[in-house]
Amino acid sequence: MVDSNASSGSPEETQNPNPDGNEPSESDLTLDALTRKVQESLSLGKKHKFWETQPVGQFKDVGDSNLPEGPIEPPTPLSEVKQEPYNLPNLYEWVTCDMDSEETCNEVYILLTNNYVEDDDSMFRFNYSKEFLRWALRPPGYFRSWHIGVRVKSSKKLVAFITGVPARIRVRDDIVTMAEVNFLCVHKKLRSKRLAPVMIKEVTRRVHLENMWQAAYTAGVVLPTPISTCQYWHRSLNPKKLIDVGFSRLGARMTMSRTIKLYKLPESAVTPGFRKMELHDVPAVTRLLKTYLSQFAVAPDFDENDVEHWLLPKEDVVDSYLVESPETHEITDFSSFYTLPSSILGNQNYSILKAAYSYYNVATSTPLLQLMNDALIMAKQKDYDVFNALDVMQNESFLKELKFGPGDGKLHYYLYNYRIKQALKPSELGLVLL
Ligand SMILES: CCCCCCCCCCCCCC(=O)SCCNC(=O)CCNC(=O)[C@H](O)C(C)(C)COP(=O)(O)OP(=O)(O)OC[C@H]1O[C@@H](n2cnc3c(N)ncnc32)[C@H](O)[C@@H]1OP(=O)(O)O
Repeated sequence: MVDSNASSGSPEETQNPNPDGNEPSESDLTLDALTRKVQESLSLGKKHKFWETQPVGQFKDVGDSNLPEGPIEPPTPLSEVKQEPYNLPNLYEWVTCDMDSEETCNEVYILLTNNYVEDDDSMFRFNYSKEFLRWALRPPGYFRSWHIGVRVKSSKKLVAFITGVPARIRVRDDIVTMAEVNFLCVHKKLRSKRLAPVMIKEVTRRVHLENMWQAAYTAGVVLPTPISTCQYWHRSLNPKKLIDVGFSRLGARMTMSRTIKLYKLPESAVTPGFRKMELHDVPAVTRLLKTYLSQFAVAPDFDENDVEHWLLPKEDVVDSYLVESPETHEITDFSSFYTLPSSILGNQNYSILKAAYSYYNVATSTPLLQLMNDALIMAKQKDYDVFNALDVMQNESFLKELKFGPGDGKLHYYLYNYRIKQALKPSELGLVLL
């Protein structure tokens, strides 16, 4: 059974719905697992030799209300930013990965497919597609120099990777240009050799060279110090497969046919005017999102270019739908999800779990519950096996009712060089990282 603390929100973190009634029930494992982790990190005095040296909230400062919100360190003059890359062990060399190159993109894809985030039981591993990686890594204003690889000098084999992309993130009233750091990966054979801190320092250096001094990232592991801790919820679309591959369990007193019936959805969306987003919708969607995201403590500051990049539908990468009022033609509601399959490890019958991840949703006229149900219907229509959502934004309001079940892993959100006085509730977060 799946039980883990994978990163970046894998479905792999799940203990899926437990439908012994009509509603999935809360998993106790969740709290236990979290308590264990926090104890490991705090009470048992786990040292973070690297993170203790970084400008991030430190555990010892938690609850210290004298420390101000905002940047922890001021920017250094650009002339003082180290000009040369950090030293790597002698056998390895830095490379900048050109994601436009089919060959490089393929190498990155293979490294991640074989070595990226897994659940604790090694049943599932994220399988980001090449198209997804290109999308995730080339938003407006991206820097190729922030797509960093490590190769073995002799063979040129790619063995580690880390990336940043620029983003404007609003933290309360401040809009901060930051790096969103993601896809940190070290080949399984090179683990625990302190390569990750060097990679993080190198991406930091390259971000500094662009005169940016803050970053946002998520991880399944507890590090100093989360600004918020969220939970993944999972909505079965193909319960039989999910049970067959060990993603979820048949609930007590449930038969397979009752379970299939429980998760059945209508064939097509029910909201009048519900349709796929198109290019000409970008201005209206941007307005809708701007207004909606302004209520959260931390959220992206999207302009039209960002919306076109991040939210215009791209097959098997990102899906976006909206509601256009049949009478006024006004765009009143919006819903989106991205596609992140996982490899199913060591199963005779299945090799891929097709998962949709809730992205940004705005409901102003249609009830959010109905809008999300239509999103589930679209995902089912497109043959996804599961629909995942974090408890961020207003998601809590529909999760239980739409038969999502809580996963048993957590996703921690972090800011680098930006202090938040008090941890945020997931519902105060308006940010979804990939
Ligand atoms: C201004 C700009 C700033 C830009 C930078 C902002 C910060 C960005 C931060 C990165 C955001 C990434 C967001 C994502 O991509 S989250 C996804 C992370 N990737 C995976 O989980 C894939 C599978 N795992 C691996 O590839 C390796 O286990 C990794 C590479 C994760 C660690 O390699 P390894 O297992 O061989 O360990 P080590 O001996 O080299 O190093 C051990 C040190 O590394 C710290 N560690 C372990 N995992 C993480 C983690 N997920 N975030 C940050 N730090 C992490 C750990 O606490 C310890 O430090 P300390 O506890 O002793 O202090």
